[in-house]
Amino acid sequence: MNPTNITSFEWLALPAKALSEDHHTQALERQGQLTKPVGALGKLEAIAVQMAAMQATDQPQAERVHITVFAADHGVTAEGVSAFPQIVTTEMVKNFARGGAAINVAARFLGASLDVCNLGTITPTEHLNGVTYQPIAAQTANFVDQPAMTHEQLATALAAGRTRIQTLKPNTDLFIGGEMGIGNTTSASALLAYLLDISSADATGPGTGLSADGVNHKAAVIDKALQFHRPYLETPLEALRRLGGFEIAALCGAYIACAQEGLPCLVDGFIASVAALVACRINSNVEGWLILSHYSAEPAYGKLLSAFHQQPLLALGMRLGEGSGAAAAVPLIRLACQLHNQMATFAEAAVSESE
Ligand SMILES: Cc1cc2ncn([C@H]3O[C@H](COP(=O)(O)O)[C@@H](O)[C@H]3O)c2cc1C
Ligand SMILES: O=C(O)c1cccnc1
Repeated sequence: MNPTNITSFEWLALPAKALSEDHHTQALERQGQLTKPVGALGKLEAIAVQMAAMQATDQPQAERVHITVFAADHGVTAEGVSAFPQIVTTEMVKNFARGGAAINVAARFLGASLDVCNLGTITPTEHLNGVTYQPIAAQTANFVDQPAMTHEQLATALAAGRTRIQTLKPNTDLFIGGEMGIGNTTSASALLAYLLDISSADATGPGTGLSADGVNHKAAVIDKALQFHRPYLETPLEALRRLGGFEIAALCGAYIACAQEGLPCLVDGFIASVAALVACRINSNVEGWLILSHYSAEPAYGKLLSAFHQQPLLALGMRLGEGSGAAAAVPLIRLACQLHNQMATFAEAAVSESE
């Protein structure tokens, strides 16, 4: 196997890096020695312990955060499945370049680095500040009655995510993947219906804000697509090729690469979490490197969550994407790490322990 051959799928099967059991044990012990009743910091304790195990350190941190937003257009928008026109994908890529989107503000607030990877939008976006333009095609094919991507396009999109991770500064503490692509909740819901074997209706929601009729139409479109593809949906990878999007595949590749490279990764809302579920189905050890950030308001998020072995950190009713919900969780992770690193132990502070 040649792990550098980016047009192949073989790298997906390379093992995830093992979490450090020693640092996990040490971090748990330290949590028991800090000047608080054991468990009193609740989930903040678990986050710090998990970060210590992932970073193989006794001083976990989440100061150096990198955010990549993967953008791409979707042929399925021709079916009228979004409340917004397809051109908004390109317009938002320009907005990212100007620094005016929610994720730009969040990145500045966090002191995080941010870049955008445009994998194919109907209008080219060369020469935009902070945007890499690597078009695979102008958009995916309309997956109602044909595969969204060719095998080669899928391999290229997955590799784009992996390459982004491999070219990050080695001192990155935490990675966030965002997505932008009008119509991509339709892809995500179709993938979810297949992965969890639930009805299209149960997997579908309003996305950017469809009416009840709009949601019914969207579910019918997904149903039609699933009827067409079902005989061929033998693996999660084939489902990703047939129903996914370039940005969803790139996120999936990025998550698998984070696990292989040993980089902690904070997963955003509905679309990103579907990409993460595909990654976990391809390689089950990936989940140990992922932290779910927030409970998306997209109605099928609860069902999606049942496929993971963790709960998201926040529930803010967010439903934006771009990586914005993950960004909102970064201060909590920073706090969890600093409490772990800086609190005094009972011995240091001469505080009596429980009897
Ligand atoms: C202005 C604007 C900014 C966004 N930023 C993220 N999304 C989000 O909405 C899209 C998915 O919803 P649907 O499947 O209903 O089209 C994705 O681009 C997602 O990132 C946005 C949507 C809009 C309209
Ligand atoms: O949770 C998300 O990622 C989401 C939900 C609706 C629309 N866009 C993004």
